[in-house]
Amino acid sequence: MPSLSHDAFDLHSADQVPDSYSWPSSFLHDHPVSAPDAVDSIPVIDISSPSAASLVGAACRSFGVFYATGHGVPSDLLRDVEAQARRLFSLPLHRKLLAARLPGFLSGYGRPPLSSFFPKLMWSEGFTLAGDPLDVSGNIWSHDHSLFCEVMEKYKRWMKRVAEKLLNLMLHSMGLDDEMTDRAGFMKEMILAVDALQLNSYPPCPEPEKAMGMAPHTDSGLLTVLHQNGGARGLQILRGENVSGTARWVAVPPLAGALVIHVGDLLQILSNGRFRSVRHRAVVNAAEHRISVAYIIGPPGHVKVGPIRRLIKAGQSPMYRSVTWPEYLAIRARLFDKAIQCVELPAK
Ligand SMILES: O=C(O)CCC(=O)C(=O)O
Ligand SMILES: [Fe+2]
Repeated sequence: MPSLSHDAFDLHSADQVPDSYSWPSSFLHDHPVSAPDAVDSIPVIDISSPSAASLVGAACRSFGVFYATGHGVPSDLLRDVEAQARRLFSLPLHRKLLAARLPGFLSGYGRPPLSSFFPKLMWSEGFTLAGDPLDVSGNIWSHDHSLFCEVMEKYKRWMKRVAEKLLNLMLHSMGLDDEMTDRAGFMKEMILAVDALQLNSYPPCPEPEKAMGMAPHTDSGLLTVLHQNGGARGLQILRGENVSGTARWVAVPPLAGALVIHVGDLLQILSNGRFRSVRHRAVVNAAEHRISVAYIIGPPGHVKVGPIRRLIKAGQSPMYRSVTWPEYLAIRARLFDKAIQCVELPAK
């Protein structure tokens, strides 16, 4: 996994975009960026409302992304998690490098984990917190880490609760009741779910038209809960990818108090293709330091994820073979955005 070396380029003090960070225009402008309109307006769903399951199901089928309100996460916790992330990213580079991600490890500071799939570097830095936040922050702050750890742990507990609620809504939207989802073994296993926080930082970029904050990708897990800071735009999703001639990037600007939910590849597999994982990217801007906090969740490593049997109609075969998350990540490490095709089964 790539990490920054000690001669790393400091994005925070750059006055131009070096060639290694300069992306071809054909890549940056592969599809038009559409102005939000009725067709592309990302659904905003109150997940505490009685109609949430059907709305969530519709959003996951047609967009692969939606805004969740009514999630119950205290607004001061959302503020605190952003403030603590910002505090960490504001440290000088040599301090952040004390927690540099080591080869073969998930946690730590460095370039986005997907950097290895692209020839150019992205205008972003990140901290991955896969286990105890102290493993990362303790290397940077010998004394001042307790508030950071407290906030990150509290936020992770809230995120797990939100993710479980969302998964339940998603499964119910596909006609599976509590008994069936338990029989599928799935919600029970999710107690042991594997999760991580990915803190992303996009420093202001002197030439944003040349740079890419986070290159297009789908998230590999079941779902991602993303919190983006108040003012700065950056996140875009690709719509109409499977319909020739109409693909376009659609902005997903921050919406006060709302969390952004992404369908991941494993949920596409579990739902037998009813839900589609969403391809997304983050662009940068010249004025603002954008921060986002992504909570990623997937099943425990030993659990095989395959299409839920009830979702396969009589006489049809499953669309995908079963894989564990680690097996799927190994396929992704080889094939990146072709990984999902690799687990597709031929139609009978
Ligand atoms: O910063 C964003 O809005 C996107 C982050 C993202 O896609 C990720 O962490 O996987
Ligand atoms: Fe992502």
